Amino acid sequence: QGKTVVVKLTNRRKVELTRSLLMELKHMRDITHDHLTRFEGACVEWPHICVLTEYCRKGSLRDILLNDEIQLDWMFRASLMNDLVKGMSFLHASAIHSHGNLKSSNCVVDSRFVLKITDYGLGSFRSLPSYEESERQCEKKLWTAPELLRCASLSPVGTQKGDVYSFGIILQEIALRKGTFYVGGIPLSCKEIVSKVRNGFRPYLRPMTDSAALTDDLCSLMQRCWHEDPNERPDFNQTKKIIEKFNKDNPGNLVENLLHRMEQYAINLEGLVEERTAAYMEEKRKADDLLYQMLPVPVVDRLKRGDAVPAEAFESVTILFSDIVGFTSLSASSNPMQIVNLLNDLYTCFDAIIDNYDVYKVETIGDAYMLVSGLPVRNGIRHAAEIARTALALLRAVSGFTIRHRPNDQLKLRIGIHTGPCCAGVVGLKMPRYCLFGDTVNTASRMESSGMPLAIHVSEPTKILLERFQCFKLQLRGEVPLKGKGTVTTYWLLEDATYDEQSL
Ligand SMILES: Nc1nc2c(ncn2[C@@H]2O[C@H](COP(=O)(O)OP(=O)(O)OP(=O)(O)O)[C@@H](O)[C@H]2O)c(=O)[nH]1
Ligand SMILES: [Mg+2]
Repeated sequence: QGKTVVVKLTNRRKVELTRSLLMELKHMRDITHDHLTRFEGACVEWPHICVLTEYCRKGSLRDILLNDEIQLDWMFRASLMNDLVKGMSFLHASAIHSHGNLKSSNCVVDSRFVLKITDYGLGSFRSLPSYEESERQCEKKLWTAPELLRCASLSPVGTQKGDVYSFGIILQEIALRKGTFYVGGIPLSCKEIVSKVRNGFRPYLRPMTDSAALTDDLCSLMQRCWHEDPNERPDFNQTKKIIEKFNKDNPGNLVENLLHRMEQYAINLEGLVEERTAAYMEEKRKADDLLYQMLPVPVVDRLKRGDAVPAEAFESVTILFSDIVGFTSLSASSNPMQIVNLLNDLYTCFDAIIDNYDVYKVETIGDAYMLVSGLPVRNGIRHAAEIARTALALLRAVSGFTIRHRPNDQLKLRIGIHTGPCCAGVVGLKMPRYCLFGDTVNTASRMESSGMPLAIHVSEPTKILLERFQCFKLQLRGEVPLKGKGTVTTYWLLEDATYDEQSL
């Protein structure tokens, strides 16, 4: 029928379909009340012995009270108490007579925020009690009245006065929201509480009522409900009148009452949305940070706007390749962890350096490091100088760099630089990368491989640009055969006259 129901299983292996059970099932079927969950059916065949009841969307009263995210104003709490007494008063007047297991987890809240009592009736379906006195078992007995705790063979449906005691315990739960049987910070386990309540020595152990959050009326009602003498406890008809007084400020009209509950719920939602939004923004910031590390900032911004990032041609950029000389033989004589640590130390150091220049790290492949300047944002002819200065800074850093597992060895970096046109764009959808294409990339790489350890090998086009800055000292290397290029004239970059060691 498309109805969602709660299926409550039992540990009983047999339920006898006696005449009295059939009568009880009939009573159960006939119960319709705003504050009692509807009985939907039962199954008596082992191993599926169970009771089916109406499902209430918002969970149990216990869950709601313990959920800090849900705010409940006093009016709302008073209306929950009101629902509870109305349901109990009806149940006690009905053929079911008493509940026997009234507790906050057996009060459920439906999607309109109406409280309904559940797991009532059908004592012969209830799980057989455990006589074990574990903490978990005792937690379930925090609502049980002392005279019932002392009773050896307890009827599963309990007594009416016992239900009133349980109601008193729930009242404190609703009013203080500090859990069940809150004793005001005294460290007592459930087992200790149950044993003290059961032995009934004076002063009787009861939940704390000494709180500014509790009105005198409410305090005295709770205390009467959990009175040691069952005869002193009020019945639900009397209780109903008192609780109705608490609700005198509540809109009596059903629609208004519902609206108030909805409004409370909306306020809760607003709070939740705000909180969740803040958490979401934080996550988004982390994701953005990651993205900005993987792709150039202008590219990320375009991608986020949903714009395409078409491949773009750049007339002139400068590309740097660096490589650790002898890395292969170093790797062969070190363990993988030492190599990872070495590269991590080195690139952390390099990454900190390049932050000072207008350069973009395209990628690192093993021991090779590739940088570019002049894209994705053009910078005139400054790219040559930016890369030259970065190269000098990298060499300086390497001369002071110690290999953790080879403190006496000197790392030898070989750097090659070339300037020329190039294309750049994002390739790949799954792991998008900003890639450079064109002959300039190959030539820059060849400049590196044909260079020398601890030297910066510069091509003619780069040298011509660098000369315009009039501060770089270059030295002719001579004619060098470059694979696929024939013979080219190349230079060593020696220093930057504007570099001031003191200022660093
Ligand atoms: N959301 C929702 N939760 C429910 C409903 N009925 C029961 N529950 C929850 O399901 C969980 C298990 O229920 P039960 O097996 O009855 O356990 P219990 O109520 O803690 O203890 P007993 O009734 O004594 O067996 C409890 O947390 C209930 O609050 C319902 O209609 N809706
Ligand atoms: Mg239950």
